[in-house]
Amino acid sequence: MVAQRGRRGGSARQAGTPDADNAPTAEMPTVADAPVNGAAVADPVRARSIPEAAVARLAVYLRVLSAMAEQGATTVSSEELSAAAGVNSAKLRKDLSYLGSYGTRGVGYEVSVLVGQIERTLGLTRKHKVAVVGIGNLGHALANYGGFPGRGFPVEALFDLDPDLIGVPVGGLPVSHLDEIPQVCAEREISIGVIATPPTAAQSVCDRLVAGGVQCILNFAPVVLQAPPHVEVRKVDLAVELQILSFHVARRADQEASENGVANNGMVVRS
Ligand SMILES: NC(=O)c1ccc[n+]([C@@H]2O[C@H](COP(=O)([O-])OP(=O)(O)OC[C@H]3O[C@@H](n4cnc5c(N)ncnc54)[C@H](O)[C@@H]3O)[C@@H](O)[C@H]2O)c1
Repeated sequence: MVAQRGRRGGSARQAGTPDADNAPTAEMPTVADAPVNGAAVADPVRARSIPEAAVARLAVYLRVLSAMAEQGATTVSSEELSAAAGVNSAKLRKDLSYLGSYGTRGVGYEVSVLVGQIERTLGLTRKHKVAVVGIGNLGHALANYGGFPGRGFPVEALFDLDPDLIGVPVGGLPVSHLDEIPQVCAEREISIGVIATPPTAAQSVCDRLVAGGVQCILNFAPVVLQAPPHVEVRKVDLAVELQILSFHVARRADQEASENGVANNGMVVRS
């Protein structure tokens, strides 16, 4: 996913993609930091310095580990986990070292310990209530998706301005009017607001969510939002993801052409 952090007032810092493995500066634990038995190290300073790309992979490891735990696994090697997560094992070990987790030689990682460490690092030890604003095509899909509550993100409020939608249950939850966002979000202690409105409405929706006390906004609308510094804003843009895929396809084609002795301009450079 492509991330964007808006900051109201001053320069709005637009974060790059979470693939930026080198940003922010990673604070790699030294060997001396390593617990000998791979025990949990919940160090908030270290957690803050984890690159965004690694954070995204931690969420993937958590999903894989949870499935392994459900199947009765108690330990996992880095090779097994990296294969299941689709990440190379050196990168996996580096990611887990941000948690202070190094595993035990010959044994690997304790699944339950690793799950606990990742959950603490990702702030998943408590539930984050979600509100979705804009119950159109995308909003309906999000409201009806059953996978969020089990991952700690129950959808607790829906908003729109279409009179035909107000009061109508979607995914079992009635849609409330846009004007009620601040009051309902405050009452239900919503911490994450998802914006699925047309782009022209997104900033005013963002302002209402902020007034209702939400701490994080996930924005699907193709517009850059401004929010106060204490509010985390992330932007999801599937078109950008497709463009990144296109780049990788083009790069692979270039590499193959080069390996076959054909330069980018079509000239044969070697037989
Ligand atoms: N990021 C992505 O990858 C991605 C993918 C699909 C759609 N989108 C974006 O998501 C948004 C929604 O797309 P969609 O296809 O669901 O659109 P849609 O037209 O089906 O739904 C938009 C909904 O927002 C409501 N709305 C309009 N103004 C509002 C306001 N001020 N407050 C509350 N609700 C309001 C409308 O009544 C409607 O129900 C668009 O901005 C679209 O560009 C993003």
